[in-house]
Amino acid sequence: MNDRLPHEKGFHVSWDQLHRDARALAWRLQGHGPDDGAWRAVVAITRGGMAPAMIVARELDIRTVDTISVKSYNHQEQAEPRIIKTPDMEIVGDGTGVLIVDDLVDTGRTLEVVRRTMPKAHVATVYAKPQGRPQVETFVTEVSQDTWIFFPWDMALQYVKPYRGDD
Ligand SMILES: O=P(O)(O)OC[C@H]1O[C@H](OP(=O)(O)OP(=O)(O)O)[C@H](O)[C@@H]1O
Ligand code: HPA
Ligand SMILES: [Mg+2]
Repeated sequence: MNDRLPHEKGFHVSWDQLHRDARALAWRLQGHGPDDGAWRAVVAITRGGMAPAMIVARELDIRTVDTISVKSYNHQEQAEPRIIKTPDMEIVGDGTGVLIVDDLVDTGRTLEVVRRTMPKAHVATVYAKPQGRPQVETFVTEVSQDTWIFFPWDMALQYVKPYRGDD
């Protein structure tokens, strides 16, 4: 455990909420690409950025989608971020007209590493915590640093006991 833990609050995001928030992100990005306002390509930061990137690419009609793989957390413990797979650099170039999409920015360390590979790209996340905010150009919802965001792919529906029960 590191000193950011334990997180005092949990923010639980359903698929429906994620879909709406990723669409809101696309809405904010629409028409803000360089030159004619269009974006050339989307690069998703795996794995969490893949679902939001798919939704953004669909809304903005972007057909070129690539990935960059960064490993930085083991469960809730953070280690040094490492790029373990780069996008096709012939396509992304210096990042001009490219949207880098991730589910959230927390400390900003993942994006710091990713940005170096595509310095002119536009970075967008669905959620942002204050420490990482300077690394992001566009986001939808900010949560406090001591909030842990739970994504739908890490959760399941389950029975909840009524407030007033037998035991
Ligand atoms: O701003 P930071 O403090 O660097 O943290 C944010 C990153 O951490 C999570 O990914 P993770 O490395 O856990 O991998 P995953 O996307 O495969 O779940 C999240 O999806 C972001 O990519
Ligand atoms: O709040 C979070 N939720 C899920 N994954 C994360 N990776 C860094 N911060 C978080
Ligand atoms: Mg991630």
